[in-house]
Parts: sequence; C-alpha cells; structure tokens
Amino acid sequence: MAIVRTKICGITSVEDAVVAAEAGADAIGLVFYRPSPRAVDVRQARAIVAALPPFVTTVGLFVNASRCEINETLDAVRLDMLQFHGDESPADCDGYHKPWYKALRVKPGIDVRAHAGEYQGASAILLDSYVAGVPGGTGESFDWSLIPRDLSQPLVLAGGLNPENVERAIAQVKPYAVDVSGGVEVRKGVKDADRVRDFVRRVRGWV
Ligand SMILES: O=C(O)c1ccccc1N[C@@H]1O[C@H](COP(=O)(O)O)[C@@H](O)[C@H]1O
Repeated sequence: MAIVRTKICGITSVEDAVVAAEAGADAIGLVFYRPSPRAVDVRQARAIVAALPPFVTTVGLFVNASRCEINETLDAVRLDMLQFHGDESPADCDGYHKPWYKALRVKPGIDVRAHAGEYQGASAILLDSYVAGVPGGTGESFDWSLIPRDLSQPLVLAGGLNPENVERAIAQVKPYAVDVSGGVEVRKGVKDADRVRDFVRRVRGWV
C-alpha cells in the first residue's frame, strides 16, 4: 500500500509547527493571504520555518497574490513549495524557481480532468471544496465521487478532512497526499495537538 503524505496547513505558531513535525507531518502550510484568520506575516513565517526540523517541507499558500508580493515573501522566508489557491492561470504559477501546485475547487459540473490538465507545470493538483465567496479553509468536504481516477498529476485531497473521515477519504480516493486545516483546530488559526497527532496516525495507518 502506498504511503500517503500529510500536510498540516494554516500553521500560525512555532508551537503548532513543532507539534505537526513531531507528529510526523510531511509538510506544513503557511497562509500568506491577509483576509484569512490563519494568515501569517513574514516575521512569523521565518520564526516558524526556523523552528522546524529537517525534512519537513514548507509550503507557502497564496491567493491571487501579485508577483511582487510572492517574490518578496520568497526573499524573506525559506519556502520549499508554493500552493496557489485562487484564480491563478498556469502562467501566473510559473517563474518562481520553486515547485508549485494548484488548488481547484470542486462542485458538480466542473470538469476536474480538463481543468487540471491546463496546469501541466504543476507538481500536483489539490482538490478542495467549492464554497461561494471563500477561496479555501472552509472546513467543508465535497463529493469525492466527482474526482477522476486518471489525473496526470499527483492528487492532494483537501476540504473538510479530519481525524474522523480521513481514513474513509483515503480508502475511496487514494490520493498522493492529504491536506488539513480546520479539522485539526481548536479554533481558526490554533491547532489542537491531539487532533493533529490523531490525524497523522490515521493517515499513516498507525491506529
Ligand atoms: O486556511 C485558510 O484560511 C485558507 C484561506 C484561503 C485559501 C485556502 C486556505 N486553506 C486551505 O484550504 C484547504 C481546506 O482547508 P480545510 O481543511 O477545509 O479547513 C486546505 O488546502 C488549506 O490549506
């Protein structure tokens, strides 16, 4: 059985980053989108990244950010990958000399395969729930039967995942990785250490 990778997104403190890393998360996500309750600035992000042990991937999440803002963030913070979670075109995502992946928000009627196929430069495609007016981090799951089996890029499953449903999600979707934010929080922007550990254990099949 393939190992499924875990990303814990929306980390806003050193403490939560260390919990995620010690739990066995493969990646942590830092939200550079000011309207989000999970947004961090570059000073917070630098402190979080500095506290991480080796081999934990740092992902910067952007929503329709300007090239200038992304480049300034990359100059200030050691980010390994970029997650584009807005309406960015394939061209908008290229040119940062970093691996990147694109989030697509799924609702009935969307042709996921065709949409994903436009992002040939992406290291992966992340599928999240569509909620009108909110780009992500909604805690809402979507109908996993809408996911095509034969995407050409690795699939990162997101949207309303939590320790209670992640094993079912993995069994049904067989993603490359899972990404969680709200499902392992005490409140928006603050992780629940026990739920983070429980989530990672379940993804790894340790329970
Ligand atoms: O976390 C946020 O606040 C956020 C804001 C804007 C875009 C994306 C955001 N988070 C990402 O949304 C998905 C699903 O989150 P959840 O588990 O349903 O809460 C995940 O990829 C987060 O990284």
